[in-house]
Amino acid sequence: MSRSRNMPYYFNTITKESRWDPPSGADLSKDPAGTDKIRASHILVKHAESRRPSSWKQENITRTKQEALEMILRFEKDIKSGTVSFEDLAEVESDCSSAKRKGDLGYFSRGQMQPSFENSAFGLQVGEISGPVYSDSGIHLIYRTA
Ligand SMILES: O=C(N[C@H](Cc1nc2ccccc2[nH]1)C(=O)O)c1cc2ccccc2s1
Repeated sequence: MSRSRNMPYYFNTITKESRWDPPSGADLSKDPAGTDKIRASHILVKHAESRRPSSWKQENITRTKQEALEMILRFEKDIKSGTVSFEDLAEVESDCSSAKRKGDLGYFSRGQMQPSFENSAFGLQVGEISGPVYSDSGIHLIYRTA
């Protein structure tokens, strides 16, 4: 998936050539590099081993991965029990800049997000909330919205 043009492209791993049009014999019945999109929001809790242990909330994030998991599990319980809305918690607690959009990541296709996040998000039904999902960024709760 080309991020700049948000378009799938085809890369020949042998010749290293890349092209926009599908090579002859490509099976177009499948979804080429995931042009089917979903929409999701998430709450991210970063920790000291995160790829970028910094966020709008905290310049230097030092909590442990275990502490981050305990936070995510508490958030999951509070949301699934109806104590708080996903959006309100994302806006206050998420270590992702999408917190400013109540956690909304917009629409995305396969090939755009980190694999563990993508696989979990695409595995959710619309309206469903994941359990803890680990990525290089930290630990997520994902809410599929479309
Ligand atoms: O990668 C982002 N933010 C990173 C944290 C992060 N890592 C992620 C990994 C998968 C999905 C969302 C993720 N957000 C940061 O702020 O350090 C994104 C922020 C936004 C904001 C709006 C829409 C999409 C995105 S993706």
